[in-house]
Amino acid sequence: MIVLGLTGSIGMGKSTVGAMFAEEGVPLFDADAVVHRLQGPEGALVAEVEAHFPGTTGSGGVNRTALAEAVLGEPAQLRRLEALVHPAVAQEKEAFLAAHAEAPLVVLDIPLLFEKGGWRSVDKIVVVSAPAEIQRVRVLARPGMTEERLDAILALQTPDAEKRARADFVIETGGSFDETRTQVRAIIACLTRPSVG
Ligand SMILES: CC(C)(COP(=O)(O)OP(=O)(O)OC[C@H]1O[C@@H](n2cnc3c(N)ncnc32)[C@H](O)[C@@H]1O)[C@@H](O)C(=O)NCCC(=O)NCCS
Ligand SMILES: Nc1ncnc2c1ncn2[C@@H]1O[C@H](COP(=O)(O)OP(=O)(O)OP(=O)(O)O)[C@@H](O)[C@H]1O
Repeated sequence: MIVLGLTGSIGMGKSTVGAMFAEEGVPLFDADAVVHRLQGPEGALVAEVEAHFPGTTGSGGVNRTALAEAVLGEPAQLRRLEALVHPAVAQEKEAFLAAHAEAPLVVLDIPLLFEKGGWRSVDKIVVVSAPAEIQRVRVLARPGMTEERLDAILALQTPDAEKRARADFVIETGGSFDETRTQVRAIIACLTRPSVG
């Protein structure tokens, strides 16, 4: 099995590209979706988040806007949150890999692949990328997003140029969805082609 790590900075198109791999039949592990589930209604992390960050949860689970306010720009608080969340995500990732042990190729969509050392345990890395102006426009269109919040998040993330330099494959998402899908298909073909000889 080839384990392909999928990453990229905020708004570069990870989720969109991950969905395209899944549509092509490649098993997809979505770390963000796992975090959402664990922080959602009845989620396994809600009680612990409330204990560490009082007032950030309610009947719908974690209020992510409130939690973001508590941790963004507060490095010690963010570390506490990561210490709660990341071990739970790692456990789900191992279960996913075990469940798909027979697959020729799987994709792990991990936003913090470079930041947190996950790059060491994947076979190949694909980075999604687009020009910085396009990234900003996309992210600022999201409800509740501000310039300050975007800059706080970007400051936590490995710069796009470094991500690109460390990638085995770069998918440019600044063009059309069809152009993105063509790049996804080319990577799958490259990684699953029967070796010659
Ligand atoms: C801070 C939280 C509450 C903000 O939630 P919200 O829904 O508003 O934003 P979202 O999750 O879509 O994240 C927005 C951007 O911030 C990035 N980001 C999130 N957490 C982190 C982090 N710990 N370090 C750097 N970037 C981060 C995401 O990759 C994304 O690009 C949430 O991201 C969270 O609980 N983060 C801690 C868990 C974590 O590290 N998740 C990311 C990888 S699994
Ligand atoms: N060619 C393209 N390929 C991918 N995404 C595109 C393209 N054109 C426009 N977009 C848009 O760019 C946005 C990318 O958002 P997406 O949620 O996929 O990014 P992300 O990297 O997962 O973000 P985050 O780090 O915040 O989780 C989406 O709104 C998508 O519709």
